[in-house]
Amino acid sequence: MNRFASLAAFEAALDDLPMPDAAAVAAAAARQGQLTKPAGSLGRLEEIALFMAGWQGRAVPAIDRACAAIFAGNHGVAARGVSAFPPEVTAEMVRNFAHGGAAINALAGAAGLDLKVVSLDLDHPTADFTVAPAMTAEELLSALNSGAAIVAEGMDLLVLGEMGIGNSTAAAALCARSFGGTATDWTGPGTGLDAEGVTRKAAVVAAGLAAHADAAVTPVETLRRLGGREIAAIAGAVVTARLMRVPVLLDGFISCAGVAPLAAARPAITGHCLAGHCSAEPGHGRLLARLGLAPLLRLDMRLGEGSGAAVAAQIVRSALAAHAQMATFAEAGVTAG
Ligand SMILES: Cc1cc2ncn([C@H]3O[C@H](COP(=O)(O)O)[C@@H](O)[C@H]3O)c2cc1C
Ligand SMILES: O=C(O)c1cccnc1
Repeated sequence: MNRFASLAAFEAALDDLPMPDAAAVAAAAARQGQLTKPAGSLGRLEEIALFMAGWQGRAVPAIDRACAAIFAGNHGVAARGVSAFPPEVTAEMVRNFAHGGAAINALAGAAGLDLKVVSLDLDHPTADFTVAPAMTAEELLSALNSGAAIVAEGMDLLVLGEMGIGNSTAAAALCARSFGGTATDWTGPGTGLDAEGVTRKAAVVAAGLAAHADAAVTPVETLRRLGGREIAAIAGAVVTARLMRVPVLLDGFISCAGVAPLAAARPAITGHCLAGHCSAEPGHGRLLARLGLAPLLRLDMRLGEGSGAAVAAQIVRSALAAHAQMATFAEAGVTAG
């Protein structure tokens, strides 16, 4: 069953976003105030506990069912030499995910996340967005629904990631279209282009922006024209998670770029999202600022695959462990300040 019957239904969902459970947040805040530590001394761990309480709707949130969903797609624009790697690496890495050999296999395992890899029509790359919209309306709707389908009732945390050679080019175009600025502002080395390569890539991004300059700037049109299947799936998963009150951990520049067209129209969409980390890709810091998200980690990672978010999931687990397991002043017989 498709969650979104039409692209209009997807956009309409953005107009009616659920908010966190205020009573659960208040109860969690009251508990934080009684735990045996100076008020505020666990810093952002305390904020994370309240955030999780609000979206899980309980004073003592927990992570029993956590999933990392990695979406894979291929990009027509990759034929323009915008990546340091060839497009066949997307499918090769999907095989590597299946055999357990990728970074995300190790990092999801370390963080106690179930890993789901979703390949989206890898044999049919999107159209090159410098000459045509990347996707038809049907292709976009299908990708959005593929993202929606991985969100399950009762998930305690959802980590989102992507794999798709060339997708940092699509991400740069989505950011510029959504938030303004030049192609150069949003374009970086991706898998490892040299300075000359980044200049060529920025020219491709600029050509894409010019080709679609007259189109309406709506979440759906921006994703359809400049996005990719895996990026749209992330957008579909983020909106569905919100409807089901599942908290989301976003990864790097590319997975956050999937949210950019939504946030440009409805800034509140990031309310149930945490930014796992700030990637070394230069546009990511600027993008996080536009999304209103402060990253949990800065580890100079620039991989994608959900890898930074998977590491950050361990921080979320730590926040919830302290929140749930610490004694109160009364329980421990410690004098409150
Ligand atoms: C072996 C390998 C594994 C990866 N895992 C994630 N990416 C990352 O690199 C790609 C984006 O960079 P660009 O736009 O420069 O192609 C995406 O697939 C992203 O997930 C990888 C890239 C490679 C080569
Ligand atoms: O920030 C990311 O997610 C990223 C950066 C470079 C290449 N792939 C992914």
